[in-house]
Amino acid sequence: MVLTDFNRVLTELILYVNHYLCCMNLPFLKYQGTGNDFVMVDNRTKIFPKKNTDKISQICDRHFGVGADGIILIEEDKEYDFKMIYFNADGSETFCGNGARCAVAFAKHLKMITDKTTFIAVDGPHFAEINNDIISLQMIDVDEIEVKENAVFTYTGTQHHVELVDSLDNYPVFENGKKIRYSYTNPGSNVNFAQQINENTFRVRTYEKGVENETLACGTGVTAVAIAMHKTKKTNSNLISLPVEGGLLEVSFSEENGSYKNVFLKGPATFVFKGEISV
Ligand SMILES: N[C@H](CCC[C@H](N)C(=O)O)C(=O)O
Repeated sequence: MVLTDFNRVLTELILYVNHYLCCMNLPFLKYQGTGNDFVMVDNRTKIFPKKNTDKISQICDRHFGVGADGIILIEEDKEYDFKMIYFNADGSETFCGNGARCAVAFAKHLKMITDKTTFIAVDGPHFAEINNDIISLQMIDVDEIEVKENAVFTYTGTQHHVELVDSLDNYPVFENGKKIRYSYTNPGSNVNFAQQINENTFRVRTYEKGVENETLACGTGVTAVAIAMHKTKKTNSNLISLPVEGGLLEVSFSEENGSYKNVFLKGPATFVFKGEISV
């Protein structure tokens, strides 16, 4: 009898140590920005396994994991208020506009900032401001805009293909988006389909590389659409409304000799729930 109890306690102890050594439980918060959704991790202790793309994909899986378009890590930085690292659901690293807006809200939750901040991301420094849960995020200046026959290609922190369509109702975003996405040489491009609603309003649906599906919103994508529509003179306005499947985004900018500066992406960033992931 004593031996059996001893074995049981020993087995439980081995299981506990094994679990602690081989995987940790990491707290996360889930945020969404107009339906683009993210697992947010306070990684100031640097324990998140950044190189483990299988783990990133598993966390983002909508059946076997938490479910998200991407993962965002917040880390300390010597020069800026914080550093934001973004991974798509497939583990590829890039910049994310809606994710950056959620990162600003998360950094305020962590008491790392108040209502104004300058942080660093993979595409450089970004200024941002919080106003009643609406985040205005300064994007990088956009100078290189390639106007093709039926599309525009540009870079707003990541690659974007933009094309105007007559109607987005029942539009085959996945099928057509995937084809165009892979028509670009590695790393490919996100694909934005836009429908002009009025002088300064464009509805947008986006196929995102790295998620490899349509997302409910794409911040760098609507920024690319706003700039592309101004560049091709579909609008003369420098304040554009962009209704997306997950809500409403706004992009403003100043343009001088074909160069776009003071580019701001504005919209909500909302906390959804908190939990733990094993890493
Ligand atoms: N999937 C994109 C990154 C996220 C873009 C989007 N979620 C945004 O809000 O900017 C890429 O691989 O370039």
